Amino acid sequence: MRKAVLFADLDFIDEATDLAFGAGFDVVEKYKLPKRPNPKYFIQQDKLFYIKDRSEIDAVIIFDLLKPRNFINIKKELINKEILDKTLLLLEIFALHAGSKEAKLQIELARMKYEIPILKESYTKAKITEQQGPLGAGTYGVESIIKLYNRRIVKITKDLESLKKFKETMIHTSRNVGIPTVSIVGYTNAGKTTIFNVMTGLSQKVDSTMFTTMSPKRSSISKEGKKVMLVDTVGFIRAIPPQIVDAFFVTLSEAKNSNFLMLVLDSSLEDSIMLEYLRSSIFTLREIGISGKPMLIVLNKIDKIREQEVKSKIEIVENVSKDLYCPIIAVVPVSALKGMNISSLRDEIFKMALG
Ligand SMILES: Nc1nc2c(ncn2[C@@H]2O[C@H](COP(=O)(O)OP(=O)(O)OP(=O)(O)O)[C@@H](O)[C@H]2O)c(=O)[nH]1
Repeated sequence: MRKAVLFADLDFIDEATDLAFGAGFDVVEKYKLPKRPNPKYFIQQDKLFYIKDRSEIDAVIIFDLLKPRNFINIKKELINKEILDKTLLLLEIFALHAGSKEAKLQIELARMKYEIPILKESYTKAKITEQQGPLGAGTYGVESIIKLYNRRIVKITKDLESLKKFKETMIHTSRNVGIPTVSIVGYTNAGKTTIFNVMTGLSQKVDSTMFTTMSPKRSSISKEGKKVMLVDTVGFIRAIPPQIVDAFFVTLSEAKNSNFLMLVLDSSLEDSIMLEYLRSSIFTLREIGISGKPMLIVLNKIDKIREQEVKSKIEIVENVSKDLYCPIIAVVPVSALKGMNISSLRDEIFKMALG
């Protein structure tokens, strides 16, 4: 795993650490973002210079939105390190979950559109340096990369257009063939991947080179000779930057192609927060056009709460969810980490998927 230093606001430090982990980074140090960003580097200058000499650090993740000039200034100091802001980190996560060609293209498009202003800024800087003397960096390299990007953007936009047309015709002809599919959806950190791993017997952690070529976030489980496919989808994420919302929705749209859903909630959250996540999860599903697919709600992390609380949480979730979504097949409490009640969950999945 690549080692990273993370900078985030206090409120977001845990979420950012989980997201970084999901993108294949081991966060070895965490710092609070400064109250007033440094105009040149965004982060604190002394911290940047401290990281500069640390050869074991592969990446710096700044969980906020950087300006092109911040990227360029930081990159100048941290030449051999990867620099990611919130947008680039999320795009990396989407890429790991993108199963369809459309999602892959949307993500590539969003990334290029995001990087072009950075390239343009570095082009302008290179030009200024060139005018100042013979030691200035050449503009040729940057200029040709920008041209390449623009050509690729035109090509991707065209490909996406034809994919859309193709999909429109497919909708009328396609039938659900093969084994039933259950998509695992839910907020980041609810425990989707842990559930996926415990159910499928896989314990894959993110390895980016592997995920770019195939989509191992799907695996089948079997019972009495019958099979069901489980799909671990990209988590719902709070406050997605608007430039990449399309890329997020299309990545999550994978859930649209499945027959059933499993919505995972973290039961150890306070009731009000857990219910807020439940509501906004269902609204997000609606936004991408998912409704009416039979759904199991999984209350995960019950090892962190008392038995009495488990009962009351099941009740609250049952009451609130039935007004928001139909059909909800069952609310199942589990602890994926401790392996609690996993066999009941398996039974419920097969009952839902195979009747
Ligand atoms: N105590 C406890 N912790 C759990 C349980 N399930 C998952 N976790 C922990 O919760 C954290 C998040 O788990 P993940 O499985 O990565 O969650 P996720 O929903 O896939 O998150 P993203 O990949 O970020 O979307 C990890 O630190 C897990 O070890 C559980 O049943 N009990």
